[in-house]
Amino acid sequence: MTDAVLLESLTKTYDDTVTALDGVTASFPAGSFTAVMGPSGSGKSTLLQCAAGLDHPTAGRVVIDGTELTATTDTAMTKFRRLRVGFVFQEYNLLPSLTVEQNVVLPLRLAGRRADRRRVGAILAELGLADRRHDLPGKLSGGQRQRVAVARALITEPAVIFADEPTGALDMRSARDVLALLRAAVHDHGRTVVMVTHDPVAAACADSVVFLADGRLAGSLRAPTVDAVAERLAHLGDAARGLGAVA
Ligand SMILES: Nc1ncnc2c1ncn2[C@@H]1O[C@H](COP(=O)(O)OP(=O)(O)OP(=O)(O)O)[C@@H](O)[C@H]1O
Repeated sequence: MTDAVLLESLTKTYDDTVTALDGVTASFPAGSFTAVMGPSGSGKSTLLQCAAGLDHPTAGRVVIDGTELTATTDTAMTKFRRLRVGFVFQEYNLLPSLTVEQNVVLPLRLAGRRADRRRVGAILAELGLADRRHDLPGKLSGGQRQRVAVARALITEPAVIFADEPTGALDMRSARDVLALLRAAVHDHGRTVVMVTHDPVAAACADSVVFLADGRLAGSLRAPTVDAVAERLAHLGDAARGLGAVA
């Protein structure tokens, strides 16, 4: 299996005082679904931002689909990101004045590509949005908005989709729908998903979980179950509070 994302000795410090990431080396194979978990402040969002090229690491390398993001200019990185990287954020980040369909095809437009109408139609249908394509996001529920965000992340057939708490603002049923879509993106369409989450139920939908503590890798779990994830997290929380060793 090739790596869709490779992080090498990734370090990020803020103001020379806060070390948000401390030499993280990790790889995410193509066609895998990985959850990133850890106590609050452990560096999860920073990891995602640096891996996705939305922020610059202080040191280390980020390689996505064979391209070293950390070795390119900002302009080249933005171009690469538009077509090869998809994003799903907790707060959807849809443009309120664009319709569902316009939001979904936006990454293609920004990259100067034409949208294939059949493909757009197929994605909207697969995500249960066919009859909402002309609606503005304001008319949609949270779950529907997040499905639009997933469709937008999938439209360019990116090498990797980064999701930061994609179910954090959703009720249980909508969260389950969105997680099923992310799983389908991986297992039916061969995409790679890296998802930050606080929720052991969401993490158990992934193929594996990597844990962060104090900006460092603190273990991983394959074929995670909700109980195993919750137990590992509890230990990390204890360790972060100085109550015991990391399991
Ligand atoms: N822009 C910033 N300036 C200074 N410090 C920052 C900045 N962004 C993050 N940090 C610090 O870096 C560390 C890691 O933050 P990060 O947001 O990556 O953690 P997290 O695991 O995603 O936390 P949470 O689960 O609470 O969202 C924290 O100590 C945070 O205070």
